[in-house]
Amino acid sequence: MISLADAERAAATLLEPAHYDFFAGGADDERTLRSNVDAFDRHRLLPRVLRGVGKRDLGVEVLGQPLSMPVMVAPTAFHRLAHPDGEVGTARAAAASGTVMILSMAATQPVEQVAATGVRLWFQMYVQPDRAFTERLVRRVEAAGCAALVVSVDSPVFGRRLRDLRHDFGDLPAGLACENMRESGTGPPRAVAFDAALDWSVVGWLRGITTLPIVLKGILHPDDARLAVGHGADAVIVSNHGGRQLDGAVASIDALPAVVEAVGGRLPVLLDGGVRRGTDVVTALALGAAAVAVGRPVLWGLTVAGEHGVRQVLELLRDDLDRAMVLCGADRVAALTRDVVHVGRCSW
Ligand SMILES: Cc1cc2nc3c(=O)[nH]c(=O)nc-3n(C[C@H](O)[C@H](O)[C@H](O)COP(=O)(O)O)c2cc1C
Ligand SMILES: CC(C)CC(=O)C(=O)O
Repeated sequence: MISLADAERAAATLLEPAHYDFFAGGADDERTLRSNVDAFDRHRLLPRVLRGVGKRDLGVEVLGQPLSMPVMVAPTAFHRLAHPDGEVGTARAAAASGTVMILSMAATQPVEQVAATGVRLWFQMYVQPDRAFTERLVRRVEAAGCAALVVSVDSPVFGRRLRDLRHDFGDLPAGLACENMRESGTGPPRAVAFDAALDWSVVGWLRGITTLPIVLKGILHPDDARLAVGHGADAVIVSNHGGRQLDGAVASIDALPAVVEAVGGRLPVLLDGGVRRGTDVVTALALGAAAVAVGRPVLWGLTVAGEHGVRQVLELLRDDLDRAMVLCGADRVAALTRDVVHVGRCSW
C-alpha cells in the first residue's frame, strides 16, 4: 500500500460488494462525490523556493488540542463492517498518529470502549427528535471523556443512495448494532433518526445542556457560516457529507474560501471531502482550513489491515503532506499562505 488509491483497490477486493458500495457510494448520480476529488484536481500549487525548509513542523492546534498533523479522522458509520477491530482499531491508530478521531453516532462499538483507547475523541451526533434521549447521550459522551460535540447539520433527511437500494442494503448484519443508540448500554438500539424540523435554535439548546465545544458539520454557504458564528458555535466543518446527502452540492474545497472569509478568523474552519493527497491538505490549509478530516481512506485502511491499516493510511498522508510542504517551501502550516494555491492559468 503506497497510496490511498491502493488502499481502496485492496478494500474493494476484500469487502462484500454491498458493504464496499455502502462505504464508497454517494447520493443519487454521485456528482458531488466525484466533484470533491475533481475539484482538488483543478487546483494547482505555486511553490516557493530557497526557503530553508530543512526542518518541518506539521503540528496544529484545534479547539485547544494539539494535533501532530492537520489531518483528523472524519466520522463514518459501521467500522465493524470493515474489520473486526472496528472503531477501537481506528481509535488506536488515530491515537498512535497523534490526531483526533471523530466518532460517529452510528458506531458499532460503544463510546466508552473507544474512549478507553486513550484517543482524543470528538463525538458526532444527529440531534434526535427525542431531545430527552439526545440529552442523555450528551451526558454519556461527556462522561466518556469526549472533548467536543460534532453536530451534523446537513442531514434533515437521509440522502438517496442508489447503490444501497440496488443491494437492498438497509440493516446491519446480525451481531452488529449502533452501540451508542442503546438507552442504557444494554437495551435494544434505537434507529438513528433524521429531523427535518431542526433549526438554528438547536445550537442554543445544545449550549444550554453542555459546556463541550460545539462543532457544526456540513456548512457550505457563507451565510450559514456567519449564522454559526452568531449562534455561538465553536468551529465549523465545510463538508457535503462526502457526497452522500445533497447530490449537486458544491465540492468542499470550492466552498471553503467563501466560508473562511465569512468567518473572518472568529472560529476554526475545518474541511472534509475528497482529501486523498498531501497536496490536497496543502491546498485546504492554504485556503484557510485549520485542519482537514478524511472519511473513506480510513475505512479502506481498516478493511485491509484493521488498526495497522488505518495507521498506514494516516502515516502515508503525513509523509505525503510533509513532502508537499517542503516542495512548496513551507516549514510549518502557518507558512502555507493563499498565494501558494492557483486555479486556472497563470496570468504572466
Ligand atoms: C461510509 C460513510 C459513513 C459516514 N457516516 C457518517 C456519519 O455517521 N455521520 C456523519 O456526520 N458523517 C458521516 N459520513 C460523512 C463523513 O464524515 C465525511 O463527511 C466524508 O466521508 C468526507 O469525505 P471523504 O470520504 O471523501 O473523505 C460518512 C461517510 C461515509 C463514506
Ligand atoms: C448510516 C448513517 C447513520 C450514516 C451514513 O451512512 C452517513 O451519514 O452517510
